[in-house]
Amino acid sequence: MNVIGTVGLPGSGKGEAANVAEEAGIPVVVMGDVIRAECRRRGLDPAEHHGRIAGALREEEGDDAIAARTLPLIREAAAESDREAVLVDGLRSTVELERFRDAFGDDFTLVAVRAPFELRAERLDERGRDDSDSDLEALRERDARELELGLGETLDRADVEIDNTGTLAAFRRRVREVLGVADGEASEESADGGAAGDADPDPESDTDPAAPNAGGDGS
Ligand SMILES: Nc1ncnc2c1ncn2[C@@H]1O[C@H](COP(=O)(O)OP(=O)(O)OP(=O)(O)O)[C@@H](O)[C@H]1O
Repeated sequence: MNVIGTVGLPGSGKGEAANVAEEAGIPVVVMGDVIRAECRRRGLDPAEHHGRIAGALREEEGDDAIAARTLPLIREAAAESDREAVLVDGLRSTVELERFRDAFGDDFTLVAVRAPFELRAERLDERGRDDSDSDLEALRERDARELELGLGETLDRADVEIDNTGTLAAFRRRVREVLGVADGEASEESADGGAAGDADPDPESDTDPAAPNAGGDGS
């Protein structure tokens, strides 16, 4: 089994990478779901208490608490799937990285997803999932919180780099390449529905992330 973990600052494209995996039938385990489940177990609204409960879990069970709780979910997902790979969305710290490396050895690959602040701010503004998506100050604070947890060092220790400064279609292609998914295979299930519908109908038209409108295709 290959376990592919992603790490990236808010809005860098981790969710999109997970979408690409799902469309290819690769199971996705979202580390944040562990925290959301714990919020519900404690009778708290995850939307409000996510950060506090993540901190509480680390204090109560150790810095690798969330990774430790994610391990059985990864094994379950792998057991239920006939695919060779599982994608794990959202490592935050080197402690988590070490926990996964201990558990999976060379079968664990860490993928860094990178995009500069301005581009992430612009994309999150467009995503508009909640109020904080359009709030520059909130993004700065989120960046700072995650960097304080060790996300910067985790990014630097990745095995594979994905630069997400080009178009969405180019990013999705690069993710498929990293996942080892053949191009035709990826969007069969989604049949141009959902996020896959954003893929450029002409796959050759935007392969160059340095194209003049790179990253600005949403505006
Ligand atoms: N190359 C791209 N071009 C245009 N839009 C993009 C690109 N990559 C990602 N996006 C969009 O940017 C937004 C943020 O990406 P995504 O949700 O994947 O980030 P994330 O890393 O999961 O963020 P968070 O940690 O906040 O959930 C999404 O709406 C996504 O569709």
